[in-house]
Amino acid sequence: MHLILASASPRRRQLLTDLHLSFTIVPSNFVEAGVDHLPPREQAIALAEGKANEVARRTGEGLILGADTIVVHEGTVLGKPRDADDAFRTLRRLSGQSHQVITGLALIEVHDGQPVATVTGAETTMVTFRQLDEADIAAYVATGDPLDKAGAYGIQGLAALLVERIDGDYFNVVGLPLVALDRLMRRWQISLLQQGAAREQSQRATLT
Ligand SMILES: Cc1cn([C@H]2C[C@H](O)[C@@H](COP(=O)(O)OP(=O)(O)OP(=O)(O)O)O2)c(=O)[nH]c1=O
Repeated sequence: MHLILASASPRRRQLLTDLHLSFTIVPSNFVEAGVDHLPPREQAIALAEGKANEVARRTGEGLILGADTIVVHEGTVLGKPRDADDAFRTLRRLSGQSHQVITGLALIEVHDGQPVATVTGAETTMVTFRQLDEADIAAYVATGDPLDKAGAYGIQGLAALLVERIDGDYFNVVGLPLVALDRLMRRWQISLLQQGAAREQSQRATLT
């Protein structure tokens, strides 16, 4: 079954590429709204499902993957910052504190243009920031890196220097929990490890 990533996130694309998986990217036009009444984990799942659903409606065949990453501090969901000032405030709030990063996942199988099976899940990682001084926050915000990221940071870049400790799946923080995804794939008897390994071998064979 062909995998379709319903995401414009370059991080998610890179993670699947690094696993040597074959997939197509179809960014979702889903408008992220109307989930504030739900608990954080349910918000992340509902948004992931909304993204996958929107792509499913315009797909004939395939397995569609939607994902949504949120940052939660003391029960408050911190999405992407509105602007640089908002990013600065978010990072000052997270300084010296622990927060949760939750990524919701949704997989929808489409056959003959109809959704025939859906599975959802979510992964949580605890991240602890060191005490940040305002000059460091200002320097990081000035790079522009926080602006398209939940919680106003990207652990895979300069913000690695903000993180003192993590408890859980690192890839979940980057935007795609790979072990949790592999577990959801079992619904279709798919092992991502075996698929990636087979494709890696055939790619190597065509090179030699
Ligand atoms: C906390 C954190 C988030 N992020 C990113 C992952 C997500 O791309 C983004 C959260 O926004 P999302 O709404 O989850 O995803 P997106 O808008 O980038 O892409 P799409 O909706 O098309 O799938 O924040 C990092 O890259 N590194 C981090 O350390």
